[in-house]
Amino acid sequence: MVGDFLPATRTNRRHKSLIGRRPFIGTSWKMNKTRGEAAAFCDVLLASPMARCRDAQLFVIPPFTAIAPVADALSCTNVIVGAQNVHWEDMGAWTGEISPVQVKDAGAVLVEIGHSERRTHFSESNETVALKTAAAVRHGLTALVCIGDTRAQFDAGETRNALRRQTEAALSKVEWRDGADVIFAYEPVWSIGEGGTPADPGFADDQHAAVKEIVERTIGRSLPVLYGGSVNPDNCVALARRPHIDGLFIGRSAWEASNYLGIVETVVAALSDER
Ligand SMILES: O=C(COP(=O)(O)O)[C@@H](O)CO
Repeated sequence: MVGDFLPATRTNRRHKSLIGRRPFIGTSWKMNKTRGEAAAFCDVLLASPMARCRDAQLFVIPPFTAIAPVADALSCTNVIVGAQNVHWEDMGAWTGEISPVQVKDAGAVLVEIGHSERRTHFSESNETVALKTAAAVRHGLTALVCIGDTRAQFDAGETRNALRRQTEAALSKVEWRDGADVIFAYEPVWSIGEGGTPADPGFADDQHAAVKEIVERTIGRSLPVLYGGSVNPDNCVALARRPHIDGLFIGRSAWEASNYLGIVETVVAALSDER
């Protein structure tokens, strides 16, 4: 049995629902970091008490090559590990793709679906996002579905319509049984990456409230909505404090482990002051 040779952490770690945890503070490394660089990031996390912190749900989404070593390294912490994409089929002739079975086997408990870079560069559509979200849920993975308006949609006042279409589509094929976990991330396309403009926290909060309403109307229950796009040490608290923002999904500002921990500490301290 292959499973007999896997570290206990990967075979034994049961995935509990993440819904209801708040704030989420996570990072995707996108197409960055070798396994050595990933290990160095984990070493810094492991040395910090924040890695075991229960006041926030931390997550890290490495490239596929580093999922297994990162999941193993962080298995003794409260940091969960995800994958940046997944196919909707369990296996088969899909060269270059990766299945929910495979990411789960590697130690991922969460999977990012429909990031704007995948929608833009790899023709990810609302239909494929729906198939992937349903597949992730079917396999007991938490689906982290990214939705967002383009600059043209924002300028045309079409943000709400774009978010409604993407949200309804993502939920359309999910079988809602106990433990089905879907989280959304509102990531304005105009806000992501170099040259992106961070969304005004009040504007972002309004979009989150609207997405939550759509979710409630569509499936009769609420789901968390995180914010992503040019989150940095200066705006993290203002965003995280907003009532409808359930967490932060960070790119560039969290790729250095010490910077990531800095944001986590700042947000956790600010939110605990409010309690
Ligand atoms: O793309 C994201 C945000 O990237 P930034 O570099 O923070 O703009 C989000 O999905 C996290 O990867």
